[in-house]
Amino acid sequence: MPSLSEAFRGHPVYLHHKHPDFNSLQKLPDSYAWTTQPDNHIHPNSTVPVIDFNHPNAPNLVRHACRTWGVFQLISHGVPISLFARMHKATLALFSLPLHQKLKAARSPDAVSGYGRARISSFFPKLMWSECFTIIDSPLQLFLHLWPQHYAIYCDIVMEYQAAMEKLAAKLMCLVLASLGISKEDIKWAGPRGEFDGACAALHLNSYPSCPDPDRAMGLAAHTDSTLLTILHQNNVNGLQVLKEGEGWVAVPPLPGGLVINVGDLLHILSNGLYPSVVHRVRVNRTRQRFSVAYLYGPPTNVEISPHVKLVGPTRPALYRSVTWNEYLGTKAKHFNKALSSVRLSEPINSSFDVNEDESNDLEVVQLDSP
Ligand SMILES: C=C1C[C@]23C[C@@]1(O)CC[C@H]2[C@@]12CCC[C@@](C)(C(=O)O1)[C@H]2[C@@H]3C(=O)O
Ligand SMILES: O=C(O)CCC(=O)C(=O)O
Ligand SMILES: [Fe+2]
Repeated sequence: MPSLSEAFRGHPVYLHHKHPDFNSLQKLPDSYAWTTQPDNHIHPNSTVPVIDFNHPNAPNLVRHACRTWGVFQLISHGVPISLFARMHKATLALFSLPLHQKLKAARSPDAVSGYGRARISSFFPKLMWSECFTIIDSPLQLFLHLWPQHYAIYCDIVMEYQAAMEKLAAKLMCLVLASLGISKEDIKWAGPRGEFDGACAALHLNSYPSCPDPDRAMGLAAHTDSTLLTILHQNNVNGLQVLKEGEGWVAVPPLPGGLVINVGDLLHILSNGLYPSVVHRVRVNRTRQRFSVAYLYGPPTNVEISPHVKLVGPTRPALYRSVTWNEYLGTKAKHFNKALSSVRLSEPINSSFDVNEDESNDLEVVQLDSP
């Protein structure tokens, strides 16, 4: 099976601009000044659903959240707060390194892992006020460049975090599938106990330094993730916003110990459009540095993802062709926000896929095994 690190071999992304030392910039350079944004308005009264993992009605709550929002905040997920605190310490240590040190682990144009800008940068005329660090599998090789003496302590933290996310992602997959009326037995790569052993993931650390002119800057431009699910931990600084159909941008405030769960493009495809992948972006602020840790979770790279048979029928044709994660990442690298429509087969026959339709339809929510 090809590894995720091979996804961009045929699709290099060249980010021409020299990476800046954000802390030394007192004024927003023109290359970072986004022209007036018509959508700076934040919907004040709208709130992303918060779901308790142990709620007896969790599958229905997840179904409603995924259909109407494509995102929810998860609490009572079992990951200890102390692990988030240690991961935060490692993230802070990493981004606080001098620029020349971080550049020793710079991501090359056709690689996935390493330090740099978000890949989507190349699709925008202006630069984003952020830096990021992507880790696939082991952090060891990268961390050896960053901390030749102290790499081991940071490796241990990151590996513990990856293991916790892998476990949580498998449990979440069972919950999300159940919410679609699909059981783990319906998904070949789920494994006998729903452990989703062959799943692939990338850990993406983001830093959004404080910014001298936040209203004209953009931390991370609007995008969807190409994943099945993304599990995001944010520090206690606001900035994440999601686009809600009919309402506009809605802030996703950090919840202590909470995790933001995004529907990604592959779940959009698997659910035959029932769960739309969420468009999100990050704004920056004048005084506080924001950090986030995203666990981008997908299937084994060579597994074909297509609309699930249980969600396809005479009145619900398959809306997307099948695609592997590797192929889709390549498509995204080329077409960015047109990637999903580039694998689309047809328009819905009627409105049964409209995310705003009411909740009554013929899908049964599968009962979850008790944990
Ligand atoms: C597996 C991956 C998904 C991702 C590209 C990547 O190789 C690692 C970084 C991920 C990320 C995070 C920020 C937004 C995004 C669109 C990007 O440019 O890099 C996503 C990519 C994705 O989900 O397509
Ligand atoms: O920083 C955030 O809150 C969002 C990060 C994000 O969207 C990503 O890493 O894909
Ligand atoms: Fe994202």
